[in-house]
Amino acid sequence: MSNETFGARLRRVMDERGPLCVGIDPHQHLLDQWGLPDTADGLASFTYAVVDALADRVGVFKPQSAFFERFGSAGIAVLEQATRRLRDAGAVVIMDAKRGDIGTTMAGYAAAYLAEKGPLASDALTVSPYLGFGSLQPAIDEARVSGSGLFVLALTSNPEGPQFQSAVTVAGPTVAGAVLDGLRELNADAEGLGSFGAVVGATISSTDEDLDINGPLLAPGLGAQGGTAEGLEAVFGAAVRNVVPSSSREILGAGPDAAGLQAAADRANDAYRTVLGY
Ligand SMILES: O=C(O)c1cc(=O)[nH]c(=O)n1[C@@H]1O[C@H](COP(=O)(O)O)[C@@H](O)[C@H]1O
Repeated sequence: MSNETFGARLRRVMDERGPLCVGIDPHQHLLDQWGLPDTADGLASFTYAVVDALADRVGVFKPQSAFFERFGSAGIAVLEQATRRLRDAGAVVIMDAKRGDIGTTMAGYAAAYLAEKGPLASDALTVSPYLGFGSLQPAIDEARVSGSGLFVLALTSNPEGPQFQSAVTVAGPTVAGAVLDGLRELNADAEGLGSFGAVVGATISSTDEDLDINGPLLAPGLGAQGGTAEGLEAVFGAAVRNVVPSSSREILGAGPDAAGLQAAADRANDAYRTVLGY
């Protein structure tokens, strides 16, 4: 078992390197833009260029599994190696695979992504609560054992999200509210930042939900989807200090030169530092 919880590790790294989370989303159009072939070799060149340029400069990374799965086992091998290299460089890796299934199957995902010796061992995993918050229990249990964390979808950045997330549950709160309640309970005994986070899109403009969950709030949707650093305070209010601002295409579009990637990451980190009160 790791001595440092995910929440503590995340807070430390964000304090040391800035709050920016760089999403590694190797879209086909970005491979084209970088002059790389749309193959597993192109994927590897793209991904390792990002790792080489930013692994010891940026605190948090969020590889998007979908763009690696696209190339089958060769793509997953790149994802494995990139995750290992980022963590070896002291960065925190949030694996964006948005897993969610019945409890016993969830245990399989937890073994793959959260267990200390799992093949894709990451600091945290994005998960989907739509089979019921309780279905996540095996992942919660594994996270507590291995010192890793979870980010549970709550108020996502896409326009279709509210169709389900704003619906009212039998017990009273909205679906998003029930997710946030569940996370608040999981983080209740945490000293400092808890390890169980919510995904709240930077694009949602504002919310009546209580975002004070004593845990991290992953905020994708910045840059390419229209969210801005200046808009974060309106969305997150008093919880803004716990925001992990995540941006993928906006940063990756500044490649392939290492200097371009580094300048884009530094610029974003400076903007988020100011807004989030670092
Ligand atoms: O869980 C996520 O990271 C996520 C949740 C959400 O509500 N919206 C969202 O865009 N994401 C992910 O964040 C990334 C956004 O990428 P960019 O729009 O290029 O910055 C993608 O990998 C999405 O899958």
